[in-house]
Amino acid sequence: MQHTFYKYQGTGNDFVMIDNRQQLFDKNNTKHIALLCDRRFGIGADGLILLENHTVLDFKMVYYNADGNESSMCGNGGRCLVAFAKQLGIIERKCSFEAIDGLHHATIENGVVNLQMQDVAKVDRFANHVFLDTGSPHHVQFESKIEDFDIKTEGARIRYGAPYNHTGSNVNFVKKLSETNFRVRTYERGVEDETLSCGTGVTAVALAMHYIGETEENLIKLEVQGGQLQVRFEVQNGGYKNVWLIGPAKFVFKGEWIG
Ligand SMILES: N[C@@H](CCC[C@H](N)C(=O)O)C(=O)O
Repeated sequence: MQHTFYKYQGTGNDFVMIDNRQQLFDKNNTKHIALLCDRRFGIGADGLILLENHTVLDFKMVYYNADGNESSMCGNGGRCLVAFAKQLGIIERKCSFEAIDGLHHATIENGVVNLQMQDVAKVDRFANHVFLDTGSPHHVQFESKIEDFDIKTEGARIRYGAPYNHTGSNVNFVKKLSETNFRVRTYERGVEDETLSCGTGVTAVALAMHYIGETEENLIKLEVQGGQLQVRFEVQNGGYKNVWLIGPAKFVFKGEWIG
């Protein structure tokens, strides 16, 4: 049987997208999902996303990491899914969808997707890092030598170490460039390597930098390996609301696999 897939990327965070409105995709075959994401034996991607029907909203997002396991929210994947829904003719310029972390609103114009992320009620500040959940768990710490830093080795050490252990956390290394601009490199759980961009990661960095007083701005530019993203937000009772992740989402190619 032939199956159609679409490949998308958002600032270099890349995804296999599948229209699963007919429920034909085998969601429990972890090895098969990992194979489709494999860069040598498969299509190659940081994750795989299913677009499914929703009873009241425009669609539903189901996200798997490259290791084949369903995981928590993917911000760049959500942005790409909005572009995919537009390509499929499901939406035009505005939409609402459900993901594992709840309801999301989004707009798309000229290939740029504005995606509303969950409110963040709690930010934990430690001596050398900040931890918060922006739909996915994120450890944020400064790294002055960010360009030469071994993200994979150090990211894995933190991700697998205490207090995260088996459950893990994504790990973001940050360098402040100015009051409004921060450089970010992210080690992603479930990819178990550095990715070129992480949407929930840059959201976490923007909020963390505001929380610890590194910036008083509420529109932050994040420079990642694959381009630039923006995050804007409002402060609410020591937490954050109206959090938006903004950036490009691009269709790369379409293909078929036999299975
Ligand atoms: N690339 C994503 C994050 C995907 C989830 C993450 N790997 C996890 O399992 O926590 C993003 O853009 O947010």
